Amino acid sequence: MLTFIGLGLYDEEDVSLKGLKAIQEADVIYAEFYTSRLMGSSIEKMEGLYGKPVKVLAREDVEQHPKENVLKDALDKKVVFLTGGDAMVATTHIDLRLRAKEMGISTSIIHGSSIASAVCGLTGLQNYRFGKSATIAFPYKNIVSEAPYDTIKMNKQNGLHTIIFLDIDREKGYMTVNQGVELLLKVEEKRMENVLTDSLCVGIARAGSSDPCVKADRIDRLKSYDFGGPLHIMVIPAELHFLEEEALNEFA
Ligand SMILES: C[S@@+](CC[C@H](N)C(=O)[O-])C[C@H]1O[C@@H](n2cnc3c(N)ncnc32)[C@H](O)[C@@H]1O
Repeated sequence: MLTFIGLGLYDEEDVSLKGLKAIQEADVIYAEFYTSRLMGSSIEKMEGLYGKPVKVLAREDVEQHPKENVLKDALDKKVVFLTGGDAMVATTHIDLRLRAKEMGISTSIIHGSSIASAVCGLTGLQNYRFGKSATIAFPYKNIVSEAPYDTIKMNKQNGLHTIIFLDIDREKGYMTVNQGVELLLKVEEKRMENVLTDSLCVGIARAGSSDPCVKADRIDRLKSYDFGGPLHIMVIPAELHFLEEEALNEFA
């Protein structure tokens, strides 16, 4: 049996009571922290709360060799698979669930609070006004991806906001809003399509902690704004509804 459990946004206490109970009753606990991280916690703190060891998996363990770990154990044991946020939001873990189903393993999901909904709460931007999301990755061999820029352009044309996830990399660390803005403006400079000129941008840091930072301003001004520690995320809003405008004025 395999249960996907979302751990929520910031520390080990963000998991639901249902999630905690399932973890404590599990035979084996796996976790991955390459899609998201609980910045206010550590493996030691989690193990302290659960009273059991946690096996942390790398991306390749989950995506390429799950039959050697999670799926093998789930054939005859109670296995939980832990992920930051909600296990199925902006991850590819549905693939693992499908593979489990194929092997006759029963699966379920215990949901966690997600950055996708926290962004709406913290900014006042309405969830039904978001279009396709984008991810800004660290440049590979100095090549800056233009895909997020195209997504923002398409969403703006349709009057939709764009949520932009920022890369987490084993070597380069956690991308900041400042780095994300800089990369987007590089694409704007090259393409000269005025998608971002004078555009509003909202940066959010440490959602779920006791000191989240939410700042809205013209995109070029956010290049040097100090958001503090990770994780960071950003939104390029489309034209605002008056309530959204009021919320951003009051809270960002
Ligand atoms: C690929 S998404 C995974 C989302 C996760 N499954 C969830 O439901 O929250 C991870 C990205 O979302 C953003 N993020 C996640 N948690 C965050 C937090 N607490 N505060 C700010 N940004 C966060 C970061 O940009 C991070 O790289």
